[in-house]
Amino acid sequence: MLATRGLTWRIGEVAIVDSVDLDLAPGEFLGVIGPNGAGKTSLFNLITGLRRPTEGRVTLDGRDISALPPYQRARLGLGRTFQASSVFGSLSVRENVRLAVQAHRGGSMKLWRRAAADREVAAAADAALHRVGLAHRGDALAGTLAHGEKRKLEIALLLAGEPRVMLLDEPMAGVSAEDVPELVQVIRSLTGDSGRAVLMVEHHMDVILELADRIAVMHHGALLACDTPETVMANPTVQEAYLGESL
Ligand SMILES: Nc1ncnc2c1ncn2[C@@H]1O[C@H](COP(=O)(O)OP(=O)(O)OP(=O)(O)O)[C@@H](O)[C@H]1O
Repeated sequence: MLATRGLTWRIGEVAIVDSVDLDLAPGEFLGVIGPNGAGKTSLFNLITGLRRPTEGRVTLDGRDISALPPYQRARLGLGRTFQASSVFGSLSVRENVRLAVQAHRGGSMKLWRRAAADREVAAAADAALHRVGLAHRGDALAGTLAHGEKRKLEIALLLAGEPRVMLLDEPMAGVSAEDVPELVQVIRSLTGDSGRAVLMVEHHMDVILELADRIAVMHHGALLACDTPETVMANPTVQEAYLGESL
């Protein structure tokens, strides 16, 4: 579904991302881990098009998307969690998701009668809120949400774009320990039988181990290992890379 081949991003002589070959199958959940500064976010930036690789390519369903800007990759089904800045704090949670649905459906909505289009948008937004367990907070101002709820809203905004591949960059960041299990359930439901694939960077190893079908380990920009959680955890090279850091 999604693949990278020889994906490399250099700044001067330093390879921040170094010849990474990754494959993500439909319905698969791939966790990406690695010590601080290993290049995980940079890898995401290359995949979503925020950065252009120095070498190598990214393909989606076999099509080379390396030269496409982020919005075109998003249209093809590649979605990344919105940064907190793209949430309108003074609008309600429901209005935020409606705007995201509208933005995604854009041109095609023009063919609809206004009232029917509004109903369609409202239904899609409510479905996304329901998926992430935020239906009861639809009327709350987005700026008043707790951290865990904000993360759920970001996932709902992403779902509004109907992505086939979702990239989640540290979805547990800032979430309090008691909110983690519920968010894990929401994230688990993103793959399921939909065929949607998820690529997730996360520092919480317990979360990665609970969710991931396979784990990719990055170190100094390169892919150290990519295998089942059991095999990766037993890999001595991986353990060595993490010396001095908690796995
Ligand atoms: N625009 C840039 N200019 C210079 N160096 C950069 C740039 N972006 C990233 N780097 C460097 O590249 C390395 C990898 O950064 P990156 O943020 O991709 O790592 P990471 O694995 O996501 O780290 P963390 O786990 O701390 O978020 C770091 O040493 C970082 O300082």
